[in-house]
Amino acid sequence: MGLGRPLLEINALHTAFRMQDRYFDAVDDVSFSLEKNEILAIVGESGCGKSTLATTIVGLHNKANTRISGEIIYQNLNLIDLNETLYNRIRGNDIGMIFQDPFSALNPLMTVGDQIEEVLLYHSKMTKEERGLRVRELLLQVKVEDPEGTATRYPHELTREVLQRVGIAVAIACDPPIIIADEPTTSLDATVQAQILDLLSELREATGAGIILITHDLGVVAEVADRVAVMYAGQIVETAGVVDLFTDPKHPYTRSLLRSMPQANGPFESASRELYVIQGDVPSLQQLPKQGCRFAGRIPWIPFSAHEESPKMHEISKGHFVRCTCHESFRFEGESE
Ligand SMILES: Nc1ncnc2c1ncn2[C@@H]1O[C@H](COP(=O)(O)OP(=O)(O)OP(=O)(O)O)[C@@H](O)[C@H]1O
Repeated sequence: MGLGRPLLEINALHTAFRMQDRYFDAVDDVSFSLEKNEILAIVGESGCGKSTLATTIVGLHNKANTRISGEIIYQNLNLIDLNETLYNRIRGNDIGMIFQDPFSALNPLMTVGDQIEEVLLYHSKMTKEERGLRVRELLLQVKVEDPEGTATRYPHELTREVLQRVGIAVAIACDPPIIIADEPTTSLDATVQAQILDLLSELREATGAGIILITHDLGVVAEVADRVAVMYAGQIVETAGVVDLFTDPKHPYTRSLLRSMPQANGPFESASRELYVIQGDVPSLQQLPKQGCRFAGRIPWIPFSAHEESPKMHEISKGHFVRCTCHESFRFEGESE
């Protein structure tokens, strides 16, 4: 890595899916960087492009029907230029991915111990004995009870909680400097959610990895993130440090998401009030407006003149960026100026 360069740098990334011979951008001009030892949360409603962004970074798209452009710079390489063989070396070794549904991410026909060992077999020169020891060490690290017994089990014999811990062990087997966790706690109950988030924080402490945490849940963000990128309709609309984002949110979308948070008195808010409902839906890829602020249709009481024609990211304070100028005059319906 070049001196002073972030761990991962994403510049003007576009991921477009082909539908009936036309390409539609699910990730549209996304730029951000990830530093060592930080947890960057990417937050947004379902359909905003978060998973597409994650799977683009780990190179999981089929080039036959997906068009990717821009830069994903890791160790002076643009990952989007890599062929499958080279990407396979990076995936698992340099970038570990934790999926939302551990059951479908694991092979039902292999014991979980063998699945963790498979990653080591592919990426390391460890002997069989060393791999066995490492599997045990990893299962201990992710706090699975009875690591030896668990290693011999098949996925269907384990609970979701244990499976997600195994999924994390697979992702961190080779000590990757980058971990991408896509909704890692969504399918788990609240107590386990908190434990898995603690585990991610501990991993970051122990390894100094940079973690991209994808979630629709601002409670999760408040719990563990250092920095946040808010994504809407394929674009990042606001990035800020976590305290800044919760105490001084700017973009109307961020403010609306915060207002619709189930527990309004989370760590950064004191007053509770009625939950807010954001009008309408995230537009489908075919319905994305070609020009103007993509959130305009969901805040129709704000005049079009308040939006930029081609919204750009503006740095409004150090490290706090907002897309479009509409935040300057935005207020909720019925809210006094
Ligand atoms: N393979 C695909 N082909 C066509 N469109 C797709 C494909 N995958 C995703 N999309 C579309 O891309 C947009 C972004 O989807 P994506 O799954 O990345 O969003 P998300 O924010 O991760 O939502 P969720 O949390 O529901 O997964 C959506 O409009 C979705 O319908």
